[in-house]
Amino acid sequence: MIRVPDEIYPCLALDADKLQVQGHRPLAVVLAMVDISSAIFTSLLPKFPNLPSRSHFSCFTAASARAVYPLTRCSISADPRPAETSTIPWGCEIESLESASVLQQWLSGSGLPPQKMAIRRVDVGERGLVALKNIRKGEKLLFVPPSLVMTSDSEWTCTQAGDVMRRNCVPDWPLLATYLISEASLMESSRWSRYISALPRQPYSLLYWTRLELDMYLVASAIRERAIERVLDVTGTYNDLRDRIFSKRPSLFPQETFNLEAFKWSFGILFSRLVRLPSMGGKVALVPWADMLNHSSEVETFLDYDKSSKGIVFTTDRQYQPGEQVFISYGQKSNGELLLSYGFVPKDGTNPNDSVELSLSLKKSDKCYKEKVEALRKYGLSMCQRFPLQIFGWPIEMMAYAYLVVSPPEMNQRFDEMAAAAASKSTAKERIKYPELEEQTLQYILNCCESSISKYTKFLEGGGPLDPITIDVKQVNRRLMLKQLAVDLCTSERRILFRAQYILRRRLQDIKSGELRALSIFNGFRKLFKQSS
Ligand SMILES: C[S@@+](CC[C@H](N)C(=O)[O-])C[C@H]1O[C@@H](n2cnc3c(N)ncnc32)[C@H](O)[C@@H]1O
Repeated sequence: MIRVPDEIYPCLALDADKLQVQGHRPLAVVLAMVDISSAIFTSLLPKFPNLPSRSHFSCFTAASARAVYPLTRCSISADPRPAETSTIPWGCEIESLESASVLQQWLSGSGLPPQKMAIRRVDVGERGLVALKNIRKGEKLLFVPPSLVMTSDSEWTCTQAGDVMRRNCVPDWPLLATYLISEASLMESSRWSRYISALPRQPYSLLYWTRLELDMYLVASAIRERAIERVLDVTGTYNDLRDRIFSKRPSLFPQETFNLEAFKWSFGILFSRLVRLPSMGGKVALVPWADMLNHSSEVETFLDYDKSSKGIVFTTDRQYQPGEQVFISYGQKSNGELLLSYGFVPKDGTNPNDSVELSLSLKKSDKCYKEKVEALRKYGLSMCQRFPLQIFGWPIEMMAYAYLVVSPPEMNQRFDEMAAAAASKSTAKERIKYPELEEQTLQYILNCCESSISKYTKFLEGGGPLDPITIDVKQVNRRLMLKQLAVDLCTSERRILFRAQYILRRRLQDIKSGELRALSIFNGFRKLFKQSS
């Protein structure tokens, strides 16, 4: 059964979107949107505003239309530390096969049926699941029983800690993050010890980039800001849990174990491995074994609970030969989102869901600045918005926002409908269009694209911030790796901007040549009338 790919790892999709909302809010609040338990948890934390609904792409069909993103302004002090070195005492090096084979043995002895795949070192994704036999297209694989799945309902080895967390109605994500740390700290006494030992000690994700590294390498990309927000959200969530729960029960939640470093790890694991299971009512879960599958943008299949076999499965959408790595989809994510949550960037041009965020903003010098801001606010938008551009086109919301930016004072009666359309809250059946503004609007979007392109070009041509000098070999290697990821991301994002630039220039040329044609016809008529009179 193949489902809408957004529903694989969709918590990550949801989360990624929710982390966009203005200002810093603890992740606990963010995640509260994901579950029912949020309603209770909101008594603990401020309410989280609703997001605008999904957008539609205008000129070309786009598979993964996404919400319009309000720009956020974060203030976070620059972190001068050179690189993150994890002090987490559990987990393994990401490429460790030894702990993976212990995991496999434990799972087999705990109810995982015989498998057609095994964990191997792979070219894409360090460790992955590789076919041992021929696998047919349409075949169901895995069958991980619910008893081997970690959810918010899982029993705590330290039952008292679990009771305290549940009494405080902590939502699923922070609850699972705390659960993971609690079980990890109990080492061999936890039933999950084999699983936790096979989890990476330092999951790949932007959570582990320092502020300095984000500023140096992602200066051109909007993903930098999302990574900063995410770090702030994780920190905020940890601080909330510490102040409201851990500090009151230090014997159950000692600071040496339940600290920010541990939460960064556990959230890093959740961001890169948690799945939502649609057939289990959207429950979020860590699924050992299944979470050894790597992502490919070329497949569309994802994990779900299968009622007939009573296990977590996925259905292949292609055949595999023995020795081939088997992939699933983590959802229709852009390269930036994949880097943000999973720490990798697919090869340029291979991700059909790739997109880049373009910022549009009202000019303070606009004669109608106040009225326009008011109209935008009415629909939950701000004077600065980010919109996703895809290789196939851009959302109609972006066009509506740009109409508003360029519209003159005499069009003030239209500001409301433009803002509504920009927030996808238009009641009009037809898409709004203002032919008199078309040229100016396209020119404005083109200018935004070109200014964004120049930032990418500056970074890619070595004109970005300079790396501080270091002679530490580990540090040099880390920088090389991060820089390569950033170069890959920026190359793919700039490619989409180049495409948009090309389309916009063509359209503007067409408009101009249309105008010229109309003018010459008009002149022709004028001459004719002059001759005949
Ligand atoms: C759900 S885990 C998959 C198992 C993981 N490879 C492991 O060894 O534990 C997700 C992580 O796998 C890696 N990964 C998944 N798909 C990848 C891909 N297409 N390219 C590179 N790395 C990938 C990333 O490190 C990501 O954070």
